[in-house]
Amino acid sequence: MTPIKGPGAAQTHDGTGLRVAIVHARWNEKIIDALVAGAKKQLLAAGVTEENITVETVPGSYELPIGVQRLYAASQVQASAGEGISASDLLSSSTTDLKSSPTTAPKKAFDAIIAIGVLIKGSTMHFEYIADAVSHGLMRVQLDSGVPVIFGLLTVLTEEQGLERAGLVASSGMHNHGEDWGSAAVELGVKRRE
Ligand SMILES: O=Nc1c(NC[C@H](O)[C@H](O)[C@H](O)CO)[nH]c(=O)[nH]c1=O
Repeated sequence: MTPIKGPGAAQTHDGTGLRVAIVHARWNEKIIDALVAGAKKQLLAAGVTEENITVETVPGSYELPIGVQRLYAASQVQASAGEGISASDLLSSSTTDLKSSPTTAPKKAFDAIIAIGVLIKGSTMHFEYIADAVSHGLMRVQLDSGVPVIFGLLTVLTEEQGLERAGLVASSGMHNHGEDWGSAAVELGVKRRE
């Protein structure tokens, strides 16, 4: 029986000319790395060029909202100044510890930003508080700023669940959810321009 749950029929959108950022936490990096790779794969497949993809990191998922907010604001400032975005421009204050690849990005504000984190339930309520804060925080950033922020926060009860959703457990039949997020970023980025 065909499963009901799922992202629905894939849509194709032309990502040529889009500028997309991926902001990811550094906790649970084996799963994070696979999710980021899946998102990037879809961006490139849709025509987003390598130089139009900026990858930033923050310490953990709790820092995703501030990391996304600061990165987008920096890209707007740089776009209005007509300058590329250099690593020094993207480096943050101590609060968010943004680290960026030492490349100069093109003169354009981001069309979409993918926030990626992996929260794995422990024996305390920490998981719940971070999940709640981050989901509300990312929603607020996107509505306040107008830039689509793709929700790439895995909130899993076990490491196995996280590995499965990063496409790292073939026997599970589960795909890499990062690919869905890459496709969503292209769709929202294109629709934002229309
Ligand atoms: O605790 N578990 C996790 C976690 N904690 C750190 C938190 O996000 C933040 O960086 C610190 O509290 C400092 O502000 N961050 C994650 O991304 N995944 C987890 O599973």
